[in-house]
Amino acid sequence: MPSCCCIKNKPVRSANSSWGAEPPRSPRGEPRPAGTAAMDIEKVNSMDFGEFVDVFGNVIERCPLIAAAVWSQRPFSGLEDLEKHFFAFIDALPPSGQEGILRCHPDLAGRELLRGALTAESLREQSGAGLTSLGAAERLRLAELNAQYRARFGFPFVLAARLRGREAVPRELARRLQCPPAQELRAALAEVKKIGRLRLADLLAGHPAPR
Ligand SMILES: NC(=O)N[C@H]1NC(=O)NC1=O
Repeated sequence: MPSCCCIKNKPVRSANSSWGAEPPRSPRGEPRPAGTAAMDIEKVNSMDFGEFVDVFGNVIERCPLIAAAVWSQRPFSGLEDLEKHFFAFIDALPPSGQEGILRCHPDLAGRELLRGALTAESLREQSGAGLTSLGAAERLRLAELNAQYRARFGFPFVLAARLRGREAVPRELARRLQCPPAQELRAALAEVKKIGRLRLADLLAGHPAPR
């Protein structure tokens, strides 16, 4: 894992620890990530560098460097503007950097899940998709497909699990295994952006997470 942009299991900032009995809900009614509170764009624009990276450092999985670069672009006019800066950073990277971002992602239903080493966001997405409760045969099938995919493309298979679900994961994996490498890099980066869009929408109040 490259050390320039990756963090291991970064704890989510505890911006609001007084939830009471019920955790806050996202615009789609899902619980917000543990330890985070919704905020508006004025609050985002008022953040100093450290706070911004703490809060947005895992919008792109284990790549806080991207949030660090995006902070310089403030003020942001809203969620879409903020998102645009995260995505522009990814698009401006050479393929080696884009592949590096993909390599910062844990496998779906992989070793890091079993070891309890996922980030809070990834765990929530994988468990929401039912990937934490697979039977042994399903887990084995996914492990085989993940290994084949990694051997073919040199980076892990990435899919926005929250938008799919457990049945779709092996199906999509088997399908994308057949794609040409350049097409597959584009497809994988599109999934990274979907994951980032959902994570950003969770963090900002009043913005329904797009599907
Ligand atoms: N491998 C992979 O797609 N991992 C990511 N997908 C997702 O929804 N959360 C993740 O961590």
